[in-house]
Amino acid sequence: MAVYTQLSAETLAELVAHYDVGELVSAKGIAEGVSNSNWLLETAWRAGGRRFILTMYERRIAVADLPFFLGLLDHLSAAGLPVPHTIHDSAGAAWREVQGKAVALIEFLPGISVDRPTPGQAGAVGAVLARLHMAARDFGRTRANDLGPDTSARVLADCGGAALAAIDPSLPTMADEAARVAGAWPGGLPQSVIHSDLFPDNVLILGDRVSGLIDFYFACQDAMAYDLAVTHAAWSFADEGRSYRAEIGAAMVAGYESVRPLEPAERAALPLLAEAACLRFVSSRAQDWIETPADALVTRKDPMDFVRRFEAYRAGGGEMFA
Ligand SMILES: Nc1ncnc2c1ncn2[C@@H]1O[C@H](COP(=O)(O)OP(=O)(O)O)[C@@H](O)[C@H]1O
Ligand SMILES: N[C@@H](CCOP(=O)(O)O)C(=O)O
Repeated sequence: MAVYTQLSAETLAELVAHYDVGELVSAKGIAEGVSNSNWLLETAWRAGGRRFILTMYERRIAVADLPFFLGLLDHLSAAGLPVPHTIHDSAGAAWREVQGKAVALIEFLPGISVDRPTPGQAGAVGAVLARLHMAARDFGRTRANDLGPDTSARVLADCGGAALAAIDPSLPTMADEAARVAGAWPGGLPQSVIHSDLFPDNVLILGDRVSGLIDFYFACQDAMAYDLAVTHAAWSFADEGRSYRAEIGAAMVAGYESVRPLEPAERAALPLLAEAACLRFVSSRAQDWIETPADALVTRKDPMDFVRRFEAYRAGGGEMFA
């Protein structure tokens, strides 16, 4: 679960009073997610109610990056993407401080996160990802990717072979693979601001329609094809990375290209970018696994899910994107 900080009803009501959204009626901690604390808030508004998401930034997010993250939500929402816009307080601020931590109120979007996507849903996700890339090109702010291939290699090396082997005996070899992939990283691919973590739990869907894209807190400037590779790796496998769902991968790439056709260099790079994408999640999951106490109130994610995906891309190469 992900509510790391307890906020009393009084604290929440006092916070909400700084926004022109009506009085707080209810607040529920949201179990999903691992990085931040999230609450679903309901306020009294005219004859009905309104729902919002309150996020408290807890881990891996620098407050100095909030203008980028929250500004990006507003930019994409204004461009017509299904992205929650931020609610500013009565003084115009996009975030406030509560108990020494930054919090923001954002629009609640409907929809559910799917566990086993259909090709129609994968195609819709590919298309909306391409729209995101196009719309983000004139965002006007930038943020470097601090979780790129060099970081994956460094994080795995820092974990150390013994700690990695304690998770799984095959995990230490990933440090060498990450160094190889970092060394082969292709320069010059077209860039935009990318989401870089568009997993099924960060997409809200109604039928075959994407109703929400959330959790932009890893967004950064990087190759658009890398973002497609991340999304491909996150969506196109079942059984904890053991089986590749070719129809999902194909529908996603086709959906993406229905909006933004890939350049030949991007298409050629996809297998390596997908390996890099897998190693990015192997490294952060391994680091979390080692650093998170076993009794913490958060479910650790298994790095091996992405080792298996990595091996599939390594063995399959371009065929995975045929
Ligand atoms: N704008 C939103 N509309 C609806 N639900 C949301 C919204 N933002 C977050 N959520 C819910 O909160 C959960 C956790 O949010 P997320 O941003 O993914 O947290 P974390 O950064 O901790 O992973 C999501 O899985 C979703 O259920
Ligand atoms: N998608 C990442 C975890 C990032 O956490 P999030 O809850 O902020 O999406 C993974 O699966 O390892």
